[in-house]
Formats: sequence, structure tokens, C-alpha cells
Amino acid sequence: MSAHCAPFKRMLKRITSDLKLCVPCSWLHCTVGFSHGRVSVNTQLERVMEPRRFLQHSSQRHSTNQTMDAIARVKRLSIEGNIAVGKSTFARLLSNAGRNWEVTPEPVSKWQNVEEAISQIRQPVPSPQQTASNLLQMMYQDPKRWSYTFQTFSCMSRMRTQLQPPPVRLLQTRDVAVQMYERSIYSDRYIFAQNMFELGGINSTEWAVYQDWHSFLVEQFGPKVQLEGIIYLRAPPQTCMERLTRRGREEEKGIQLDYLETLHKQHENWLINKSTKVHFEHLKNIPVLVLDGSLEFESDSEMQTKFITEVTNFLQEL
Ligand SMILES: Nc1ncnc2c1ncn2[C@@H]1O[C@H](COP(=O)(O)OP(=O)(O)O)[C@@H](O)[C@H]1O
Ligand SMILES: Nc1nc2c(ncn2[C@H]2C[C@H](O)[C@@H](COP(=O)(O)O)O2)c(=O)[nH]1
Repeated sequence: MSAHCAPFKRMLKRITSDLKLCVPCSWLHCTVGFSHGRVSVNTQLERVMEPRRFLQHSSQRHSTNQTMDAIARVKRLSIEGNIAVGKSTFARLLSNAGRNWEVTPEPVSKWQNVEEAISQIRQPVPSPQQTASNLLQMMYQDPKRWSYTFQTFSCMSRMRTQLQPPPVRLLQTRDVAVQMYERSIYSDRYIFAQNMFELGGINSTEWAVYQDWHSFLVEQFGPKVQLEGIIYLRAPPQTCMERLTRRGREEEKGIQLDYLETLHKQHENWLINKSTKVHFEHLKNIPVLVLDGSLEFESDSEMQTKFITEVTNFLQEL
């Protein structure tokens, strides 16, 4: 396919999916705002239920089409890599590169306080005791009990992130606009959930249930949760171990090198050897940019420029 054809095809695919699933939704996201707050969720529901009321003027329909075009033009990628390899650090570098690149961090704080995370989305249920469940800690302390629960919550939070429309800044630009996510609903399954199943933290029934709803959701949301590319920040597990120790996140104190080695293998199988069985067509031949995460780029501006150039070149090929 020619370089001119690919964005057009992508745009068509996303518009068709928007029309099928929720035209007013995508319009609403861009005209009312991107909040997950209660007000916009309610407004969103009204608009889904009464689309004609909201799209009655041709000028509005015109602006809807423009918005959908703008959304379709944004390229979406995920940044993948082992724990503490440097994804957040690399994401900050990209965010500060002065391009139309937006990087959404992994929602770790939501996993560290489940009730708080949920209350930001829905009306909290009044309870005599205000609890704060740190699901990340619970998962590391008792993986057999909590891994499945963790994967449902992590995948839900990633799903929400990937369904968010791009910020207005990206929709308004005429240049190449890129939305990147730190990890994705795909690494949730093909790295972590799979690894937990292989290590015995998730049993075969839980694994079957996880895969069933994961496939169902990805198929239902279709192009809305698809990616155009992946950046794999790759480093030896030993390097990740050293960085993890240096970072000193409380919940990760018990992590051993062999856990990072199993995760490294999962990354290699999925993104390098391509031996992981993936279940979604668009993911089978997805372009992967492999970057050497062991390089210490934080205080090396030459290396930073090199990384940014590599990403820029990769994006041009998508
Ligand atoms: N390229 C790098 N070279 C040296 N140290 C790094 C590099 N990238 C990250 N670090 C350090 O490693 C630790 C983990 O980095 P972080 O970006 O939080 O990893 P991740 O988001 O992948 O878990 C932090 O202390 C960070 O300062
Ligand atoms: N069991 C799982 N653990 C996960 C998943 N996603 C992230 N994590 C853990 C790994 C780290 O301790 C922490 C944040 O990861 P970083 O690499 O960004 O530091 O959360 C998952 O899907 N399952």
C-alpha cells in the first residue's frame, strides 16, 4: 500500500466504526470535553440516546465529520517494555520533544488506590469506613488471590485510556499528530496476564475467562482500540532490576530478578520472535520500533536527539 493510502484507509476504518458504534459520542468527546467526570458521562448518554437532537443542523454534521477526520488522522502507538526499563522517563522525553506527541502514562496510581480511582468515575457508594485498597501491593503480596482481580482492573483502566479521544491540541494540528500510551490492553494480555497464568498466579479457569472478555471487548470496540505501531524499549532484565531497586517503589520491594526475566521473555516472544499467538488481525503484523533501553540517555542530549529521530522516522513509515 502506498504511503498516501494508509492514513486514508485508517481514517475510513475508524469513521465506519464510529458510525456503527457511536457517532454522537465521538462528536461529543471533542465538543464538550474529555472528562470522565459524572457530568460529561450523563451528557454523553443523552446524546447517544437522542442523536438527532444533537446533530440536527447541517453545520453540526459538518463539524462532526471534521472531528472524525481529525481523530482518524491521529496515529496511536504504545510504549512497551519491562518493569523499570525506563518507559516513563522515555515518555517524558517524547512529551518534551516539542512535537505533536501526547503520551498518556500508565495509571499506576489508580491501582494503588482503587476506591479513589473509581470515585473519580462514578458516584462513590457511601460507606462507614473509607478504605484504600492498594491492588498493586495486594497482587505482589498474594499473587494467587489477587492476580486475576488485578488484571481485570488494569485492563479496564487501560481500556478507558485507549478509548479517550485525543486532546484538542492533536485534533487541531495539520502536522502528524501522535497519541502514545504507556503500555496497552495488548501487553496487559500478552505480557502480564499470560505470564501470571504461566507462573500459576492465574488458574486455567481465570485465564479462559480473562481471554474471553478481553477478546470480546477488543472485537466490540474495533478500531477505537487499535494501534498503528509499538515502541519496544528493550534492556536486559539485570538493568531493569538495578533501576527498579534505585527507584524504590514500596510495592515492588519483593520483586526478584527471575520475575523480570519471565517478563523479558514474554516481551521477546511477542515483539521480537513473534512466537506469541495473538488473536487480533491488526496486531499480527504491527510495526515495532525496538530501542536500546539500556542506553543512559537522561543526561545525554546527543542520545536524546538520536532517540527522537528514530521515533520520528518510524512514525513517518506508519
Ligand atoms: N535510560 C536510562 N538510564 C538510566 N536510568 C534510567 C533510564 N531510564 C530510566 N532510568 C531510571 O530508572 C528508574 C525507572 O525508570 P522509569 O522511567 O520509572 O521506568 P518504567 O516507567 O519503565 O517503570 C528511574 O529511577 C529512572 O530515573
Ligand atoms: N501483574 C501485573 N502487573 C502489572 C501490570 N502492569 C503493570 N504492572 C506492574 C509492574 C510494576 O510493578 C507496576 C508499574 O509498572 P512499570 O513498568 O510502569 O513500572 O505495575 C499488569 O498488567 N499485571
